[in-house]
Amino acid sequence: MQTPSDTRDLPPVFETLVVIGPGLIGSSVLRRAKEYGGLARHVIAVDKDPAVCARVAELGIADEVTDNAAEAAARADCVMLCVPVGVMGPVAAAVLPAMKPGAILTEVGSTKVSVIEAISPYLRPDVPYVPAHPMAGTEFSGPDAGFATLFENRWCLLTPLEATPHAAIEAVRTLWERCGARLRDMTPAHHDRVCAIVSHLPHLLAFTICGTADDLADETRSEVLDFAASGFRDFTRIAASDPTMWRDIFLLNREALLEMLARFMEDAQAMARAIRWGDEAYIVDRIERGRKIRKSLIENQQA
Ligand SMILES: NC(=O)C1=CN([C@@H]2O[C@H](COP(=O)(O)OP(=O)(O)OC[C@H]3O[C@@H](n4cnc5c(N)ncnc54)[C@H](O)[C@@H]3O)[C@@H](O)[C@H]2O)C=CC1
Ligand SMILES: O=C(O)C(=O)Cc1ccc(O)cc1
Repeated sequence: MQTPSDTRDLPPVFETLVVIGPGLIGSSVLRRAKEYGGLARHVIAVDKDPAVCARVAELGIADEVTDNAAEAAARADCVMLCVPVGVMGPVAAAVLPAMKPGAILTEVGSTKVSVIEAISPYLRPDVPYVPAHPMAGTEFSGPDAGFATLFENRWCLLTPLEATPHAAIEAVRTLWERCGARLRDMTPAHHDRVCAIVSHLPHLLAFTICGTADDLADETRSEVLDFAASGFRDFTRIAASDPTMWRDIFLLNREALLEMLARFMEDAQAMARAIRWGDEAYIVDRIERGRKIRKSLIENQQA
């Protein structure tokens, strides 16, 4: 495995990379390209928001910044969509007709089945599409939130389609490897179920518990604010995430998320029952499972 500094001397994966939506994820890719090299010789950032364009130009993390997605896409060897999942379809529709034959379309959306469905009507046989999802992020958004090491040692999940040419998949795989990520291929449906349990449900629970605590304001508001222990603080970090992004994720991974939520509610009910009837063994067993999961997660991250 290459160390981050190795990539500067390697021939770039792409001549021209266009990043559409240089927020947390997009600007982290831009920073990686600039600070570590090996991704692209020329990098163009595109955003519909003039304030984002101005900030990206000020930060100096792209060679060019524009609000004209089609014009930038026409010069790209790879277009990476880093916009909220709810607008992946319309943005793909705007850039695909302009792209050069053989150029690659990729995206970083947190849901896969619905994003692939939204993009598919606009696909061209001569423009390979490689869906990807870096499993890395924070509760912050926008171009100031990104950093070059965001993807270091984190998973990036690829969900290629049957028709996706091998060379295009390998180019996108290499790009993410050079961002420091570990790669895994899976089907879009499997991706959505995995992410529903490890990412989308935890966010749903965090938003909900903060709301529940806030609804109890009369009784507990001072305690929430003054005495919040680290467990509650951990929930508030996740609950600080971007509303547009998470609305889109919840609605576009509806089926898998509702299935995981139903399973969670059954398990929470079982815990409630154990507490009601004083079933010590059940309670201890559940807590021990949690501790084991935490231990193996930490060990895997260190591996
Ligand atoms: N935030 C996270 O932790 C992670 C997010 N993702 C996915 O990455 C994508 C981007 O997320 P973030 O970087 O967090 O979002 P962000 O909010 O930081 O950045 C999104 C950018 O897209 C721009 N944008 C929105 N609509 C646009 C359009 N029609 N044309 C051009 N630009 C447009 C916005 O102005 C903004 O600058 C989402 O699909 C999200 O699901 C994937 C992994 C982690
Ligand atoms: O900040 C956190 O805890 C996250 O879980 C970040 C995150 C958000 C969305 C994704 O699709 C992947 C990672």
